[in-house]
Formats: sequence, structure tokens, C-alpha cells
Amino acid sequence: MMTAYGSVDDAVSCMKKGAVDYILKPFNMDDLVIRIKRVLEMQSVKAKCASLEEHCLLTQKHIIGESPAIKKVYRIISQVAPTDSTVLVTGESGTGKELAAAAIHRSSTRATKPYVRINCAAIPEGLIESELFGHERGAFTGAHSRKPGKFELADGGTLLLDEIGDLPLPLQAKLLRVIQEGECERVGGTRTIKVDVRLICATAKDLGVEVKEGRFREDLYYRLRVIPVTMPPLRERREDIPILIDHFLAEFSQKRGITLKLSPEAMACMLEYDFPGNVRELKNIIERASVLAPNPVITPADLPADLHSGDDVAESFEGPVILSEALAQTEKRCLLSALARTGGNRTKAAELLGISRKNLWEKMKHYEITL
Ligand SMILES: Nc1ncnc2c1ncn2[C@@H]1O[C@H](COP(=O)(O)OP(=O)(O)OP(=O)(O)O)[C@@H](O)[C@H]1O
Repeated sequence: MMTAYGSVDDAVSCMKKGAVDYILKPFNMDDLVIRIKRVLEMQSVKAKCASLEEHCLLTQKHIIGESPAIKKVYRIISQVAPTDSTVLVTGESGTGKELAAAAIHRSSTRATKPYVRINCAAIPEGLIESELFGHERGAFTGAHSRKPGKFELADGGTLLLDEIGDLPLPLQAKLLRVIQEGECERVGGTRTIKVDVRLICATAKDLGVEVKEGRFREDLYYRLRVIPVTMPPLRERREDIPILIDHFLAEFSQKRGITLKLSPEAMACMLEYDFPGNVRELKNIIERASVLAPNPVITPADLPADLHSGDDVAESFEGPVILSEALAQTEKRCLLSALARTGGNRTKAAELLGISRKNLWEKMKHYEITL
């Protein structure tokens, strides 16, 4: 803010409204230059802080779970992390592939070096090469200045190529060259740049099928899958569901400043659901309920309809229904509800249900309920 009619009150009110500085006319040119330099420095420090914060947030997120399937993933991660080998992380969408990649970087000798991520599916085909390898000024329309690529930015550290199955074929050939020779060229450049990058690739696609159908280079596939890590879908590690629910309830409770809980009925709905969108879907359900639920105890009504559509089979009865199936569904729901209500205590759950512990155990085995 620059003025010839300044007062202390004006200065205070300008700063409150967002001015970074206040200067009175007539002013000294050297003084103005010093002040502008200070503001520019401050802006650059702020930008660096924001990117550091983002980096920290990314590398601090941990994989949650105690099932044998996820423990196997922890084991593989701890074995591969210290090596420099290329890792291929596969698994359905939302299973935590990106978390696994971040965990590998965090536990590697490159942990203090950059961790850079690029989503190959999110960038228009014509721009991927320049994003990966950078470009020189004037390399194409719109290339106003030289820009380093992700490989250069990740030098010394780790580069995650997310959704690698979507990388166009011509780029696959260029990627293979970088992997084999450890060097690349910027688009429009002639100089060869040496890069020391540990590569982690992730995909929800079956690359074997992509190779068979001619969409993915076989030689690149074998280069990438030196160490495969497979993230199991949530429905194959159901014992992690209550653990993840508790984790996200705690996370959103902290954000909202309240103590969120799931009613036993809501817990039963969650325990029975298949989560086709895996952990991401579970997290979204808890986040949505934490915002929309009228009180801190989340009930089935606060959950998406998919989770409790079969609540009352009799009421929703419209057409042919197999009675034995409907009864089994209701029985399973009662078991889950009793177990949730008693915090997994089988003796108390059996009491609630009016059956013996042995009978409860047999039914749990029958319905594949593992707590
Ligand atoms: N085991 C886990 N523990 C805690 N959070 C998890 C876990 N798995 C996934 N998440 C969370 O679920 C969301 C999706 O995870 P992530 O992006 O790693 O999945 P992804 O497999 O890479 O998905 P996509 O293939 O769709 O990119 C993120 O918010 C992540 O923090």
C-alpha cells in the first residue's frame, strides 16, 4: 500500500485487509527495492514450507491393518525397501498402493531425498513426455521456460509412476531406455542428463493381460516387476475393517473436535459390506457420516443405502425371494450386531443371542465371520 496521506489507523487497517507492507510517499527508491525483495523472499519461503508440509503429510501416512494378508505386505516392504530394485505395486483401486509406495521410500536409504509422484493416467498424452523428462525453452508452443522433468526432480530419491498401465506405448519405449541406461533428455534438448532414481510403479490393471493384448511392452513389464507387491482387497482381510473404522473415526473426530462412534447396528452393516472401493470407500463412508450425522453416534441411517438395503427383508419383499437365504442373511446380521455390541466378546454375544458359545462359534465359522 502506497499513500501520501497515511495515518497509523490506515496502516493498521490496510495490513488487516491483507497488504504485506505500507509505504509513505515520498519514498526512497532503495528502501522500496529492499521491501519488495523481502516480500518476494517471504513468498518463496512460504511456497517451500507448503511443499515440505505436503511431502511430510504424504510420507507420514501409514498403512493400517493387522490381518495376515497385510502383515505379508509389511514383510515384503521391509525386505525390498533397503534395496534399489524396481517395485511393481498392484491391487484394486483404493487398496493403498500409493501408501505402500510411500512406505517403501520412507524405509529406504533414500528417505531423506525427494519422493516424487506422477499419475500417468491424469496427464494428457501429449504432455507426459515433458512431465517425465522435462523440456527446454521453446520446445513446443507454450514452453515459455525450461522445466525439469519428474526424473530430474526425483534425482537421488524415489519416483512413483502411478497408473503405469496407462502409459502410452511410445513413452513405454522411452521409459525402458531410462531404466536401462539411467539417463534421459529433455524434450527439445540435446544434452543427456544422468539420473539416479529408484522407480516404484503402481497399477490397478493386470499388466500380464495388457501385454497379451499388445497395450504394454513385454520387455518393460519384466523390467518393472523385479519385485511385485500385491495389495489385498479389503474383502479378503475383513478383520481389518473394525481396525480401519476405529482409525478413521479417530482421525475425523480430531478434525471435527467431537468423539465420533458407530452404533452397534451401524458397525454390523459395515462388517457385512463388501467394500468394492476398498479402504478408500471405507474412509469416505466414515468421513461422509462424520459430516452428515446429526449426532456423534453414527447409525445405519447415516450410512449409504448400499450398506443397509437388506435391513428388513420382509418389508422390502417385492418379488421372488429364497426364504432360506433371507433367514441366513438375517441370522448373520444378528450375529454381527451382537458381536459388535459386545466389542467382540463371544461369551457375552452368545448370551445376548440366547445360544451357547459353541453354537456361536459354529455359526461364525459357517458365515466366515472373523473378528
Ligand atoms: N491400509 C490402509 N491404512 C490406512 N489408510 C489406507 C489404507 N489403504 C488405503 N488407505 C487410504 O485410502 C485412500 C486410498 O489409498 P491409495 O491412494 O493409496 O490407494 P490406491 O490403491 O493407490 O488407489 P488408486 O488405484 O485408486 O490410485 C487413501 O486416503 C489412503 O490413505
